[in-house]
Amino acid sequence: MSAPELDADLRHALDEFCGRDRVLVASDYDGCIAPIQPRPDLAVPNPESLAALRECAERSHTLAAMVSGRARDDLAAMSGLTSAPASDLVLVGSHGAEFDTGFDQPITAEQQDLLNRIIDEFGSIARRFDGTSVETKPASTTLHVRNASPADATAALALAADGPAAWSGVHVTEGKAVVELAVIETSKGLALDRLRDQFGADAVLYLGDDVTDEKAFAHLHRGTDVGIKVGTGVTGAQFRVPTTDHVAAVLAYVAGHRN
Ligand SMILES: O=P(O)(O)OC[C@H]1O[C@H](O[C@H]2O[C@H](CO)[C@@H](O)[C@H](O)[C@H]2O)[C@H](O)[C@@H](O)[C@@H]1O
Repeated sequence: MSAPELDADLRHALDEFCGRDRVLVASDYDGCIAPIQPRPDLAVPNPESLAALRECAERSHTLAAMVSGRARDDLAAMSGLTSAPASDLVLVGSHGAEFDTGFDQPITAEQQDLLNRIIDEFGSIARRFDGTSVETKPASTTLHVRNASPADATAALALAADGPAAWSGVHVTEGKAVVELAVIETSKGLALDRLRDQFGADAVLYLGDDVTDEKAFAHLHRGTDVGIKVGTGVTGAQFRVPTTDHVAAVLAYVAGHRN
């Protein structure tokens, strides 16, 4: 299949972006690099997006990053990418909180206890509703309802909202057919700020499809940065593309226009 066309105004913004001295090219994983699937373990990456992201990292003065809600180890396993300190390809997990150096603040015993209690509660909710499941991560846990009936999905999410989501010390992130509860505060926006500062990037490009990506779009600088929302939904991003194939096209365009 031929690569999808990008709108002229997006191509113009990408041309300006590619002309900057030092740039950060960052993308979300699920719904961007990998099409959404019924289960997290089925979400394999689009090989064209992966290849293009790798090519971006090989360009001079170009840092490439994947910033995901997944646990960083899971992100590495699913994407097949690795990143090491000083590499020009960086993986950030746990909605922007988990770098190759781990979490900035180790999870305390109290937070671990809280997380265990949330996981237990999610487990008992999931046992009540067919098609729901629980994903555990180092600092959070996700209740998945994608494979439940609409009525069961609504009921399971309501129990989560009235139960552990309302507990003290719990941070709630809503996503595509999921609710995620964390025991630390996370922000993809702060992760982008950190990568921008460390690399000394003059401009940042970010692709995202979900609610959690809005924190990243909110940290972009008007005029120099490029925010691209993938798919439908309210967004603060300047640009929108319809599919994950367009993500591959955007990344390939950048790789092809950077020296
Ligand atoms: O920040 P992301 O890389 O987009 O990660 C967000 C969440 O993605 C995963 O869940 C989503 O993708 C699944 C696979 O396509 C899908 O089944 C699920 O309904 C989606 O919400 C992942 O499982 C979560 O841990 C991430 O937080």
